[in-house]
Amino acid sequence: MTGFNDAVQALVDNGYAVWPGFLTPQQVAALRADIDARRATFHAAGIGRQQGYQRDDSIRGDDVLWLERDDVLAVPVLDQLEAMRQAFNQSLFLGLAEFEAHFAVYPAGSFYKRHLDQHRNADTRVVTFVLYLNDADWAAEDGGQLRMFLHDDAPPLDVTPLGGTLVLFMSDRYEHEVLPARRERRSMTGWFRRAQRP
Ligand SMILES: O=C(O)CCC(=O)C(=O)O
Ligand SMILES: [Fe+2]
Repeated sequence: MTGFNDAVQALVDNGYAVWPGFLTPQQVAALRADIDARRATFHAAGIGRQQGYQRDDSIRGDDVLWLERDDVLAVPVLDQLEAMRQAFNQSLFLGLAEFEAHFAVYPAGSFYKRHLDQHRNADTRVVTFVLYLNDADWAAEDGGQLRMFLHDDAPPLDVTPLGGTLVLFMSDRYEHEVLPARRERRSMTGWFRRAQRP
């Protein structure tokens, strides 16, 4: 995977794309430092929406911080993602109006059970992106792989959360899970969305 065109083509052909080296090691280090500096402001991620929203460690154990436009360190990355949103719209006519993103930290021992990213009755999430912010020496024994259930009759695809790797997939298409991490696991996750229907 070498650039936007390959990522867009992979999304068209397969509904997902894995792009190692999307971020430089310097960008990864800067974002990780930003996470560490703001770690105290993260809160436990929940499941469900609005009244149904609840914390459940048996389903997901990560802590998240939603990003704002003025999160300065994240801006170059958000700009790259914004360019990608425009490329997807031109090639796929997806009508992506905006995106939202949060940092996530999975403490050692935590995981996120198999799920689909679209909330029932709220199908504005179209494309999911996950950007890993771990060290480049993350090993198989460290766990924390993103397991994607691509086809019923094939083994799932496990993606190692190596720093700088970007994963994209159609939010309504692939169930996935985060396997238990044995080290603290950091990432930025987000969704390109279509406009809310009135
Ligand atoms: O961090 C990952 O690999 C995936 C996270 C995820 O599935 C989510 O936040 O919905
Ligand atoms: Fe997910």
